[in-house]
Amino acid sequence: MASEEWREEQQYVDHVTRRIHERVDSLQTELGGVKEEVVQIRRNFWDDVTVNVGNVDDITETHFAIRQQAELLSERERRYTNAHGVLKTLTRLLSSPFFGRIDFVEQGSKELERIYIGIGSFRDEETDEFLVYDWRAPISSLYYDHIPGPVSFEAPAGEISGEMTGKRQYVIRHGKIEVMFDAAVTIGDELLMQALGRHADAQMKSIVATIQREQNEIIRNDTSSMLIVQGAAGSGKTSAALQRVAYLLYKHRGSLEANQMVLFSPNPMFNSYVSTVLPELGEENMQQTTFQDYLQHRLGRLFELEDPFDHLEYLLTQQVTPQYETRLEGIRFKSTLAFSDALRRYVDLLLTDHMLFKSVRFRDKVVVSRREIREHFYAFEPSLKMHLRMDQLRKWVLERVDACIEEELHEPWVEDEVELLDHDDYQRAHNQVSRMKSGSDASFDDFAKEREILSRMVVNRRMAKVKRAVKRLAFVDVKGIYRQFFTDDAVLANVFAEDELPSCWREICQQTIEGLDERKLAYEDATPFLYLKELIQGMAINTAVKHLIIDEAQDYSLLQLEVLRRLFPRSRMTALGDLNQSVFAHTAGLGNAQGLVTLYGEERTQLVKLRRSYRSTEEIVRFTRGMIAGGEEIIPFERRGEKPKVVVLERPATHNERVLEEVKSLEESGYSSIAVICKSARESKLVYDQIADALSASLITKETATFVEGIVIIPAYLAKGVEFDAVVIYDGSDEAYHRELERQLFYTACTRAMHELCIVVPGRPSRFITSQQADTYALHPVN
Ligand SMILES: Nc1ncnc2c1ncn2[C@@H]1O[C@H](COP(=O)(O)OP(=O)(O)OP(=O)(O)O)[C@@H](O)[C@H]1O
Repeated sequence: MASEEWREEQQYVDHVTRRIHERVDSLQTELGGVKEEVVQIRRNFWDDVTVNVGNVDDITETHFAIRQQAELLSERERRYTNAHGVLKTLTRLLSSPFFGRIDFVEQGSKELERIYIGIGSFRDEETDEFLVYDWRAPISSLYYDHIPGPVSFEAPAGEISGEMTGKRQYVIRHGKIEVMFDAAVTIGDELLMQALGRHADAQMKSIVATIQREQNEIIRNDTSSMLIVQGAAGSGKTSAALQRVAYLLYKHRGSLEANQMVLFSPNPMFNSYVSTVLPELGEENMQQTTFQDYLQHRLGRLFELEDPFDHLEYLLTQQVTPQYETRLEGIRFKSTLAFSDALRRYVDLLLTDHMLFKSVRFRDKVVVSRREIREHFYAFEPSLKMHLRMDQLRKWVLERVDACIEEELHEPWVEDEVELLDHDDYQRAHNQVSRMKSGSDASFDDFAKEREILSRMVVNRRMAKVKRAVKRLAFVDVKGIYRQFFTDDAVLANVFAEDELPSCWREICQQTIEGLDERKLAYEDATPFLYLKELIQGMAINTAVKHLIIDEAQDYSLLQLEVLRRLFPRSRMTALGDLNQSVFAHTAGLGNAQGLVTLYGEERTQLVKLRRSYRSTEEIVRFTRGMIAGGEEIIPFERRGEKPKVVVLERPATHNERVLEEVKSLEESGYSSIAVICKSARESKLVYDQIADALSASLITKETATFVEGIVIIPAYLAKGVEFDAVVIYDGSDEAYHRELERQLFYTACTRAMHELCIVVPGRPSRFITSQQADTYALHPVN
């Protein structure tokens, strides 16, 4: 590019940074002033308020004075927080004020506008001109979506058309332009090439400067209640989702806050991996959780819950026996719509029969027996819905508990416990009696009254737990009801059509019951159980959350997505997934397009597909896409590298040595983030014990909370969603990966590599390697 132009652009950068500096200085002064004011108001809060509680007027006046003072304080605090946020963005802009520019002439105007685009807006207060536009501003979409020529974009006031006469991209560091070029395509491949050629990091990076057009569609979609993104491995689903959160926070600022958005991620380590993207963009982080956390929160007190990782570990490491086959069939069946429909029919059936309750007990006494509760339940008007019955039942049982409190007051055990109360309790009772006397002229025996108050104190305290349990409807025997679903033939005949049941249904029932009787809940039972529980007892809903982002959505069944939809009824959902990375393709909700649409309805659902894969080199993508059906649709990004290496060992005894050698050679090539990916946690631990010392590697387990840099040994299912410079597959033999459910796991493991992939094979290579064209990898037989 002509040096004159370069100089001109650098001058603009200097101009903008100078202005930003000035603004930062004045903001800092202002901030100091506001901070001082806040401190003063807090310190003098009570001095500036005249507290007077002499009569009603005084109290009202005092109340208003306090309120006024509190409002003043919170206004200053708000100002401080806002200014602080602006300061943070400006500080970020200082080093790199913008990354893109478009030249735009609006239709009907002759004036050419230069629109510079950065991670935040910056306006010159003197001229009132925007020196930099936020990447999320309506006009900035031109940068991502169009090439120079006639263009239009959606502004709040309607569509604006015009001509884009130029488009430029920059890399600016520490206020100096390092790279600059005019881009003819949507986002120049050069910049993307630079971004993708970098080394892996312990934290995910924002892609703001190189967002691709199809990703922009996801980011700016603000019309669908359910946005489903199906994308190839490394196509930028997670990246786009995080940018989308930042976009929505910007577009709806004032009405949407970061804590009203929740990210459901595959594991806690992933949470830490993505946690810096939003702050990097100047936004607060959203809430992050896992589905398992939610299950634990809801069901943890009832059962010992199997988590999805132990669940996978079982499936990947157990011998294939008839019992194993039954479990697999159970997992499949329990995630079908036929199964959840049957649960709903079951709840309808419960309105007329089969309901189970537990007696409410206090000490060794039955307060309300389960027979009585049952009779009361079935005495309701038959048309009364389940949740209304539950409301009334709760009220009735609570009345019975209250009546029991009255009866207990005079029991000898109460007397004994009153003796053990402490001084404060006696004092409280005494004060209460004094107040009663001063407010009326009633005369009563102080001592007897005090004893009554103290007795009530004792019984109420002991009864509080019972009351809490009644309030949460703990007297409904949901466990028994779920168990009955698998034991009662009369129920079975009512809820399933004959041909719906799998042939090994009896065995599935047997397995389920055995688990339940040991107070264990298998992962495949957790969501159906929760669903049933909520159909009966009502749902603990959250209306504050407005957006759910479900990452790795291929690992959710339709029922899990349905539970989330019900749990957050005011929320929209963005589900991101890749069916090819699902360990149970047959349970994945994403695989059931028809079912998915029923969640929010067709009009409110949109499906976007991402076919281009950015993470890995062209060679790795060409190799990995051969492992899966429909892989030819995946388009690699043209970043070249070495062909994946398949090292076949004739003498398996040298296995660990070879793995060590491969990792060391990758290290010598300059890669710092290297993963040895194993099939299971069990294998990872074994490998760790054998080779970690020689590599100073870390072991990643399901408990690992933060993404670790350097060399890691990790089970494939925990590597979901993350990436490494180089990957060594510990054992790529056919023995390790041959079943269909292992195909996706193998594919997931191999697609974690950005620059290099090496598969070590003791024995015969996995059929998922040999089934593809041999020219996509380099074979290294070692004897
Ligand atoms: N537009 C882009 N500009 C720069 N880098 C990008 C872009 N899109 C994706 N990437 C990079 O590609 C890699 C993969 O992205 P990401 O993890 O978001 O993909 P994904 O679809 O969620 O992957 P997977 O399903 O395999 O976990 C990341 O390193 C990301 O930074």
